[in-house]
Amino acid sequence: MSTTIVGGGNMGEALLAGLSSSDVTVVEQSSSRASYLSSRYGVPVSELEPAVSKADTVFLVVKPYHVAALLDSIAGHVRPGQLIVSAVGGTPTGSIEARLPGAPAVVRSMPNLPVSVGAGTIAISGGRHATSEDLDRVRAMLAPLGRVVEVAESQLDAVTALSGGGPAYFALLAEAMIDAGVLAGLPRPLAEELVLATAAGAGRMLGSPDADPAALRAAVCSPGGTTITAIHELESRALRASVMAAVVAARDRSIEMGR
Ligand SMILES: NC(=O)C1=CN([C@@H]2O[C@H](COP(=O)(O)OP(=O)(O)OC[C@H]3O[C@@H](n4cnc5c(N)ncnc54)[C@H](O)[C@@H]3O)[C@@H](O)[C@H]2O)C=CC1
Ligand SMILES: O=C(O)[C@@H]1CCC=N1
Repeated sequence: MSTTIVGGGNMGEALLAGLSSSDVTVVEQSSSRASYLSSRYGVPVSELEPAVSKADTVFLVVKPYHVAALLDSIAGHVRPGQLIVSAVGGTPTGSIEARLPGAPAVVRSMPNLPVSVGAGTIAISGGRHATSEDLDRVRAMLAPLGRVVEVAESQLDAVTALSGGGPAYFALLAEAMIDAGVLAGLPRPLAEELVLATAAGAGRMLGSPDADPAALRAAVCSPGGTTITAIHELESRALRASVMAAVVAARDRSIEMGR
């Protein structure tokens, strides 16, 4: 089964890293970026039209404002039996189907960057012409990249806000904690080492099948101790309400981008 990834930016590269053992071709309009991907992953980089014509599966991994022009360019080169898998944020399957001929099998997906290390979270949803066999095919292809969850398309804007963007929120927290360590008097390299190891450790615990974030937090908070003092400070600055407002704003932005 041959796969073509159109768009080799942050997410295209992450998918490529995860899929690199398969038969993958990349299409990337920036020549410097294309050379980097080809030498780093040993994959062929091709022109758009032939790469789309020959592929069994075409991944669309461009920015939302580039997708209409891209679909117009490939409309004459797609064929029945091909699967179109979009990772384009905020772009409904209906607007992809409308720009392609026939009854294209379109699957909308929302991956996140940890797909590059096999620890991604990928939500998928089939368009009007995607069969359950098509969804099974996508699920099997993406399984090595992390957890694959099928959702209703109406849920994908919220999924985008939550797990699509989620790695950035954890990274922001890690950055803030590193600065906090410096503010508390630690040298920056030591603060970085401690925070990154703590993030990896907490991530591993939270990744176990019976993980319970509330129980983990409670287990760290000694009565009258240091951690509950820190959590009181965070809660008095409305950490939870801020996170909720941020995710809802991101969901609304995804909906707005799809209009
Ligand atoms: N970065 C992330 O964590 C995630 C991104 N996404 C989605 O993935 C898509 C891409 O995002 P990024 O990779 O972050 O953006 P990016 O800007 O890093 O990459 C897009 C790439 O597509 C290339 N490109 C644009 N039009 C092209 C065309 N016609 N032919 C070939 N190459 C073309 C650009 O040169 C660029 O390298 C977006 O729609 C985004 O919503 C989805 C989930 C997570
Ligand atoms: O920020 C964005 O629009 C994309 C979608 C999810 C993660 N990155």
